[in-house]
This record gives sequence, structure tokens and C-alpha cells, in this order.
Amino acid sequence: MSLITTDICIIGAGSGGLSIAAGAVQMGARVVLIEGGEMGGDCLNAGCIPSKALIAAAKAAQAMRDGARFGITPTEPEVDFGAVKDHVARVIETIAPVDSQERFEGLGVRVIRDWAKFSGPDTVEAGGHRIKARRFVIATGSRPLVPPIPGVDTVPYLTNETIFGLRDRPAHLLIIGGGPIGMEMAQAHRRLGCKVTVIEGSKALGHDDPELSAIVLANLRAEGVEVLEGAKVVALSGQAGDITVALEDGRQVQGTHLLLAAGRKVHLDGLNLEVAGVKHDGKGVTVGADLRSTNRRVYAVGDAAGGLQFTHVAGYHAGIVIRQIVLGLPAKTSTRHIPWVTYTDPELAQVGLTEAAARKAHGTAVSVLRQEFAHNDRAQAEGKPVGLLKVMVVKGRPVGASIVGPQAGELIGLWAFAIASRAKLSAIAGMVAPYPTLGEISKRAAGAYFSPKLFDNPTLKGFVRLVQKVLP
Ligand SMILES: Cc1cc2nc3c(=O)[nH]c(=O)nc-3n(C[C@H](O)[C@H](O)[C@H](O)COP(=O)(O)OP(=O)(O)OC[C@H]3O[C@@H](n4cnc5c(N)ncnc54)[C@H](O)[C@@H]3O)c2cc1C
Ligand SMILES: NC(=O)c1ccc[n+]([C@@H]2O[C@H](COP(=O)([O-])OP(=O)(O)OC[C@H]3O[C@@H](n4cnc5c(N)ncnc54)[C@H](O)[C@@H]3O)[C@@H](O)[C@H]2O)c1
Repeated sequence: MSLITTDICIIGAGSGGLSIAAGAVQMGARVVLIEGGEMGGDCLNAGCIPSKALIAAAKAAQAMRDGARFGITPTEPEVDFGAVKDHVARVIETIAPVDSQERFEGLGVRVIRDWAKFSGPDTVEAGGHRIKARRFVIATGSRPLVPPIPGVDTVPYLTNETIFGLRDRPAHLLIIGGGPIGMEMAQAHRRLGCKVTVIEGSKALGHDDPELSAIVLANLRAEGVEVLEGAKVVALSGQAGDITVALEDGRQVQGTHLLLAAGRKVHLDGLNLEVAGVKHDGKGVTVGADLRSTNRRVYAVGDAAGGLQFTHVAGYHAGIVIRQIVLGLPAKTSTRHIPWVTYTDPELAQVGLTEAAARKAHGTAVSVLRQEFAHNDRAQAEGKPVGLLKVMVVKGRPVGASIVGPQAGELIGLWAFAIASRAKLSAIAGMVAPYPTLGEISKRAAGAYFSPKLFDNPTLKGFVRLVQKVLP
């Protein structure tokens, strides 16, 4: 076994690990990057990218059914499911070089393709090497959670790791879990011609504002997705092509395929964290706001750090850790300004506090501004008038924004920026938004905060009357 000594050793070449490797090596640190599976991790190979590529194909199919309001004869599209999967594979292939071993070796990173495990508090083993490093980063991501439902061992099921490889269209896809994975996949498969039933034990899209989630659910149901909420699964049975999900209330749901989208399990298997003195629990590696573990040499980022599980969070964590282990400067994470988006149609986006969380935290000091997409000229022109923006404001500054509607994922960016930079609402009200854009909705919401002060103000009215008398 050969010995490698380095400054930084990163385990996992997904969104978090790759960002740290690229940043650290380009700033002059010696970096070893270890990847046991595919370069690019979940986001590229089995998460964000394939799911968004599938959603884009499904959107194209839906547009063909949706033309009547524009005077275009609707038609039921012929979907070649295998060709749709070719599109998904092509998108992955196009992006893959950015995350590739060749690119990182070109940057000067030493890449080892093997599963890593700690052999001591400052050593890791992989690919026949012992790696001794000043700092380690655990960036090992997460895997699909397989809930312990009786029968799960005997029934064939899909997860995010296998569903994108399916080339034959499922006739009836059953999905356990109504979170972002479940709902994005439900709508995409429905639009691509599958019958779809979502079985959710609690509330579907339960991490978001229920008023906004309800708008998404209404559209999914209108498109023919069956969503069962409060549905406790007690048993699974059947075989390929004929699967039965038994519910606690005695109902049985039958379908041809089953997708498990019931949450994630942090991927710490085989890392031997005990020998390194790195504590962890069911959620992830135990870290402080600085992302440092119980071993001062070892940090954790991304899904492995046990908090919000998004690619942009892994990227944000990378910046926090680079500051500390490359530059030796202090840095801490915060979740106050982290947005997230569920890419259903309409899209569902959140940053900062929801209305309920803002009222709990700030009581009567919070004002909630509401703007409906129905009042936005561009949304009307596009035939997409369903949607709502809510902005939670405390002392003239936004503390949260929730959006459901077309392009909500793009629109939330402005609010993420405003909250991150602690901007005042007056800055957004003062912005000139191009007409006609969906983005005007943000300016209009901000303007609504000031309009009672301007339009229902007797003092101002008296002052204006006076000015009008004296103006030459
Ligand atoms: C279906 C789906 C859709 C998603 N859509 C979005 C989205 O639209 N937007 C968004 O922001 N997020 C989305 N996510 C979440 C996003 O994919 C993750 O949050 C992100 O990939 C986490 O990055 P990471 O670096 O922590 O882990 P990963 O990207 O999972 O990378 C971890 C890497 O570590 C490797 N590894 C694990 N253990 C070891 C070991 N012992 N030795 C060596 N290598 C190891 C793994 O093989 C993997 O390549 C989605 C997730 C799924 C499942
Ligand atoms: N657009 C995005 O950014 C995006 C898309 C997909 C996934 N992700 C990330 O991946 C994470 C995981 O997504 P997810 O949807 O798997 O998880 P999730 O935890 O968000 O949702 C899982 C859902 O499954 C339900 N559930 C769990 N066990 C069940 C059971 N036995 N029977 C019925 N229902 C059950 C839960 O009540 C929950 O609503 C997300 O939290 C998110 O961080 C992000």
C-alpha cells in the first residue's frame, strides 16, 4: 500500500466534493479526490439533471395537449419512451465532461476511483493507497431510503438510481412518497402517458406553504395524477408488472411499477467513521455551523452533513469549507437565505421563512404581501394565470418569500438575493422591471407594501392639496 501525503482529501466527487476540489486546487492546495461510483454524484447521474431533462420532455408532450386556449388544435402526442430516455442520457453526457476525472486531473487534482474508508483519525485508505491529509472532507451524499414496509424485500421496485434507465413506459406507476422526488416524477410520467398514483403517508409537498402546495396538487390532479394523502402503507406484494400496495384503511392500490420516493438516507456506509472519531446519527455526520465534525481534521458537506439536501447547498457548503481549510479563515453556515424549488408545473419555490414560520417567529410584527399571477399581464398572455407570490416582511425587510406559478424557480432568485443581502423592500419597489415580464410581480408585491402609506394617507392628501394650490 503506497502512502500519499496531501493537504486536503475529499471523499465523494458529487456536487459538494467537486466544488471543493476545483476551488482548493486552483488556489494552490494539494488535493486528493476519491470517488467510488460515478464522477458527478447524484445530481448529474441520478438526480437533478435526469429529472429536469425528463420534466422538459414531459412539458413538450403536455404543450401538444394544451393548445386549445391559443386556438391550436390539441392533439394526444405519441411518446417514444425509449427516445425520451435517449434525450435524458444525452443531457447527462453533455454535462459530464465538466465533472470528469480528466478535467479534475487537468486541474491538478489526484483522483482515485475507489470506495474510501478511514483507517485512523488522519488517514484514509482507497485504491491501494493510504492517504494522510491535513484535512478531510466527507462529501458522500445520500441514497434512497427504503422504508421497512413488509414485503419490500420481495417486490421489485425502482428508485431515483434506476428509474431513469427504464426504457419501456410503465402502464401504471405507483409512487410511495409525495415529496419533491415523488411529485416531480409523478407529473412527468403522467404527461408522458403513464397512469400514476402517489401514495403519501402524510401531506404531499409537506415542506412548503400548504396554501401554495395545494395549488400544485390541484393542477396535478387535474392532469390525472391520483394523489392519496394520509395513506399509510402496511404491505407490498406482487411481482414485475403486477404490484399491490396495501393501505392501513383496507384499500389496495394496484399498478405495474413501483417507485420508492420516501426520503433519503445519508451515505456513510463502509466509511469506518468510528476509527476516525467522527460522530454521526441517522441524519448525517454531526457537525457545527462551521461544518466541522467531532474530529477537528474532518468536515462534512452536502447531503452528508445532514441538513437541507440540494445541489446549491452542497455548493454553498463548499465555499464555507474552502474558506476554513484552504485560507484558514473562520466561516459559518446559515439557512436563512437558502432557496429551494420543486420543478412541478406550476413550480413551487421558497426562500427564508414561510408565512407560518414567520408568524411563529415574529408574531404581529410580520406583514404578508400577496400578489396573484392573474394580475400579471405576461402570465395572462402566456395562458398561465394560476399562481401566487407571498412575501413575509418584518420592519421593512423581507424575511421570506414563497412562490407558486410559472417560472417560480427563476423568480425566487430576486428574493434569495434580497434576503441574503438584507435588502430593504424599498430597494425592490424602486427597481424598474421590464414590461411585460413575470418578474414584475415582485416589484408589484413590494409596491403594495408602500401603497397604503401613499394612497390612504390623510396627511399626505392635505400636503398634496397645499402643493397644488401654491405650484405656479
Ligand atoms: C431525483 C432527484 C432529484 C433532485 N433534484 C434536485 C434539484 O432539482 N435541485 C437540487 O438542488 N437538488 C436536487 N436533488 C438533490 C441533489 O441531487 C443532492 O442534494 C446533491 O447531489 C448532493 O450533493 P453531494 O455532493 O452532497 O452528494 P452526491 O452528489 O450524492 O455525491 C456523493 C458522491 O460520493 C460518492 N461516495 C459515497 N461514499 C463514498 C465512499 N465511501 N468513497 C468514495 N466515494 C463515495 C458517491 O458515489 C457519490 O458520487 C435531487 C435529488 C434527487 C435524488
Ligand atoms: N427540486 C429539487 O430541488 C429536488 C427534487 C427532488 C429531490 N430533492 C431533494 O431530495 C430530497 C429527498 O426527496 P424525497 O421526495 O425522496 O424526500 P422527502 O423526505 O422530501 O419526501 C418523502 C415523502 O415520503 C413520505 N413517506 C415516507 N415514508 C412513507 C411511507 N412509508 N408511506 C407513504 N409515504 C411515505 C413522507 O411523508 C414525505 O412526504 C428532498 O428533500 C430534496 O432535498 C430536491
